[in-house]
Amino acid sequence: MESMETESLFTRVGGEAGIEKLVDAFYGRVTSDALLAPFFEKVPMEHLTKMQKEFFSEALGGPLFYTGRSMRQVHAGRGIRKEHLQRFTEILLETLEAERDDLDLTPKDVNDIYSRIAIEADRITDDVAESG
Ligand code: HEM
Repeated sequence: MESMETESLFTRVGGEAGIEKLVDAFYGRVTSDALLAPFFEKVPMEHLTKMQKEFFSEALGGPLFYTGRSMRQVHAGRGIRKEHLQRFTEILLETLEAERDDLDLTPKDVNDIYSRIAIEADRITDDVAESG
């Protein structure tokens, strides 16, 4: 088997089309989840998924870059707590596992992708100690 070390995760996931598939599947699950759906009720999903595609692309080393607001700005004051964040990242992992075969991802890819997104976690909730 050839080494995949030099390939970016963006490439591993199938480029822009793969990102699109992943983000659509992810937000399909998030907005159908009883705990999380209320947060997204009044959000224009077209804009959100566009921003998410950029965000995922940048996080996975792709050529598309995130042009949205900072993670803190976007999420502050929404009453997002640890339990919501936990569910959100859990659904991310579920989505990656579910799409794994389709996107031809290794378990390591799934882990790497998950880590690159979940690393933002401490900027999301309102119950993390705020400084300034
Ligand atoms: C690691 C965790 C998370 C990441 C990386 C993330 C990332 C993002 C990104 C990139 C956007 C688009 C920002 C923009 O439009 O400029 C966004 C928007 C949003 N996120 Fe998150 N998010 C995370 C967790 C959560 C959680 C846990 C919730 C709620 C339970 C949440 C609720 C929202 C909502 C409601 C918006 C739409 C804001 C608006 O357009 O009015 N996010 N998120």
